[in-house]
Amino acid sequence: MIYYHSFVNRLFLKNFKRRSALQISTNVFLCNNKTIKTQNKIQQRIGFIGDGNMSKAIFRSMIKYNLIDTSQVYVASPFKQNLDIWVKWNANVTLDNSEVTEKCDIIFLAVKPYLLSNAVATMYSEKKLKKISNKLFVSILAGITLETLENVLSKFPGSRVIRVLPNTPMLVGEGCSIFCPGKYATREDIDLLQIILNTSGISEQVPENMINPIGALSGSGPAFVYLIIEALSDGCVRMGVHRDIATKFAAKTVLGAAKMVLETNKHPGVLKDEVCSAGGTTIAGIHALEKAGVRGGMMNAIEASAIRAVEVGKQK
Ligand SMILES: NC(=O)C1=CN([C@@H]2O[C@H](COP(=O)(O)OP(=O)(O)OC[C@H]3O[C@@H](n4cnc5c(N)ncnc54)[C@H](O)[C@@H]3O)[C@@H](O)[C@H]2O)C=CC1
Ligand SMILES: O=C(O)[C@@H]1CCC=N1
Repeated sequence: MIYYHSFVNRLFLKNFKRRSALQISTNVFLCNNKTIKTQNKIQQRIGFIGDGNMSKAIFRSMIKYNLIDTSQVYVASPFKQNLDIWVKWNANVTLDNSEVTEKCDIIFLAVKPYLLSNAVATMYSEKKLKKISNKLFVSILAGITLETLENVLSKFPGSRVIRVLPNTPMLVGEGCSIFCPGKYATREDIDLLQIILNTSGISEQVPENMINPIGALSGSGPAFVYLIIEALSDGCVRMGVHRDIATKFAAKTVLGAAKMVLETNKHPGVLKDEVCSAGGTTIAGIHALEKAGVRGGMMNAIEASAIRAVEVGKQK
C-alpha cells in the first residue's frame, strides 16, 4: 500500500511540477489516499533553527521546486559568517533563534542532536513566550524521540511536533524522508509536511521505532553510496582510466542499477544474475566482493548507524 501511495504521489507531483511551471494556481496531491488541494506555493512562513547541510537541502529544494518564496524563509545561526550564503539566496537571516520562532509558522529544528536543549533555550524570551503559540515544529534531529521533543517544546503553548528523517538528495529531487507525527500534530500538519517533502522526493509515515533503522539507510545511506562510487572510481583509476570518466561512469552505473531495481520490480539478486555470464567477467568481480565481505560490511553499516542514532538521542 505504501508503495502504491508513493507511486501515485509521484504521478501527481510530476503534474504539479509541470503545472507550476505554467503558473496554474491550484494543485492537487494525493497524500495517504486523500486528495488535497493546495495553492501553487505554500503560504506559511518557514523557519530553520540551524543553518547547516540539511537545512540548506530542504530550503533549496523548496525554492527549486517553486514551493515558497525566499521572503517566507527565516534562518538562525549563532555564526554570522554561516549566514552569508543565505543572504545571497535572499532568505531572512538572524543570529537570534527567538526571531525565527516568533515569526514562523513551521519551524525546522536542524541543529546537531546534542544541541537541542541549548537551541530551544534560545528560541524564546520569557516576555514573549505566550505569543509563541500554535507552532508546528519539525525535528530532523537523528535519534531524538518524540517524547523528548514534546517535553522540550511543551513550554510553547499549542505546539505540535513531527519527527522527520530526511536526506540530502532532496536537493536533486530524489529525497527519501520518513516521518512520525507527535501526539498533537494534525492531519493538516502532516499533509503540509508531505507536500514539502514530496515536492523533492518521496516520504512515508512510519511508526517511530522504524525511524532509526530506516534512517540508517536513507539518511546515512547517501554517504555509504558516495563511498562505493568513489571506490568504484578508484578501481578504474587503478586500471589506468582517467578520474573524470571513472567517477562519471561509477555514478551513472549506480543510478542505472537503482532505476532497474525500482522500475523492473525484479529482486536485486535476479538482476545480478542477469549480469553474471557463466564463467564470465562479472562473476569474477562478485567473487572478489564476497571474499572481501562486502555484503556483511553493508549490513554492519546499517546496524551501526541505527545503534548510533539511539546513542546520539541520549547525549545531553
Ligand atoms: N546531513 C544529513 O544528511 C542529515 C542530517 N540530519 C540531522 O539534521 C541535523 C543537522 O545536520 P546537518 O545540517 O548535517 O548539520 P550541520 O552541522 O551542517 O548544521 C548544523 C548547524 O547548526 C548551527 N547551530 C549550532 N548551534 C546552534 C544553535 N544553538 N542555534 C541555531 N543553530 C545552531 C551550526 O551553525 C551548524 O551550521 C542533525 O541533527 C542531523 O542529525 C538528518 C538527516 C540527514
Ligand atoms: O550523520 C548523522 O548523524 C546525520 C543523520 C543522518 C545523516 N546525517
